[in-house]
Amino acid sequence: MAQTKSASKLRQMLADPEKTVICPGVHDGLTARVALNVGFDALYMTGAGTAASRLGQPDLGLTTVDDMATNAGMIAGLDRSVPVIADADTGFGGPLMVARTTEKYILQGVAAFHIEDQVTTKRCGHLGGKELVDTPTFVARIRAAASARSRMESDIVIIARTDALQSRGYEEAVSRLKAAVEAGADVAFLEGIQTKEQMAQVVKDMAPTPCLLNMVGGGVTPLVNAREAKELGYKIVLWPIAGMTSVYIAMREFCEELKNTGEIKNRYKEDGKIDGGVRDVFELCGLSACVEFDKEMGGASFANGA
Ligand SMILES: C[C@](O)(C(=O)O)[C@H](CC(=O)O)C(=O)O
Repeated sequence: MAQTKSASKLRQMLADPEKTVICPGVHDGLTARVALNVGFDALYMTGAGTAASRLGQPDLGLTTVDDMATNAGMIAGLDRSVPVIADADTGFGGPLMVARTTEKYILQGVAAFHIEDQVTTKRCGHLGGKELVDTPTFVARIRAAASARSRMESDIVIIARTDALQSRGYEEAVSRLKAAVEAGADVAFLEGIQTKEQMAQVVKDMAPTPCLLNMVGGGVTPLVNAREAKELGYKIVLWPIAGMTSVYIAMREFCEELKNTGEIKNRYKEDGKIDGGVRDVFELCGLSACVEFDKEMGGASFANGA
């Protein structure tokens, strides 16, 4: 199965002692195409970015399982050779619902997903006032995900995320992660790490379970580069929202220039062409490959060019 291939590929990377998988956050087809074009071992589908781009809403648990799974599947389908790690928030309900979520993510060809211990009306891990479910409820979510995985004969990677650090402290957060691993999680994700000491400690405390590091610009976690993350022993590093904020900044610049001057002069070259023009974007999204495919299949849609 295609979904099994991408999960096994990610598993191989996790097993490689030399490797730390650096994942840019992507939230739609275009941002995914850019990241694929630059070339990464894996991509991360951000829930915050999915909420912002698909719903125009903040990361407050407003996306449904279908918003998230469909987005993840579309992204995973762009290049099946590059594993996609996807946000699955709280799993969207009790054990039955978490099992359905897991099945949907598996069917969408996602390589890995994370499930957390916030209440269903969750919020971004870097906001204040997060509320948690108790440990047995969190463990039941992970157990349900692991059970659905074996029922589906899948090897999708289950990442347990705890948001307990903010309100319960480090010890409880680590004990929640350990209980989640016991219930079938493959990777540990301590959300909202506040110091470099905690960053180093959790890798040691969770060993041999691989750990994931979440680099949120403007969040509560100190930012480290790929080399430092690797030296600390992290196996996966997410940069979830840098893509979304890049789009935000570029879009705002364009809108402000158009509003203020009535044109977008900055982008035009002398010959009237534009950097990042429409054809470049179509090409990024596979224009030539589409034309070629049509021709090879005996179609004539582009016989007169495109
Ligand atoms: C990783 C995360 O779950 C995401 O949705 O990308 C978010 C990122 C964010 O909202 O800053 C999180 O860390 O909660």
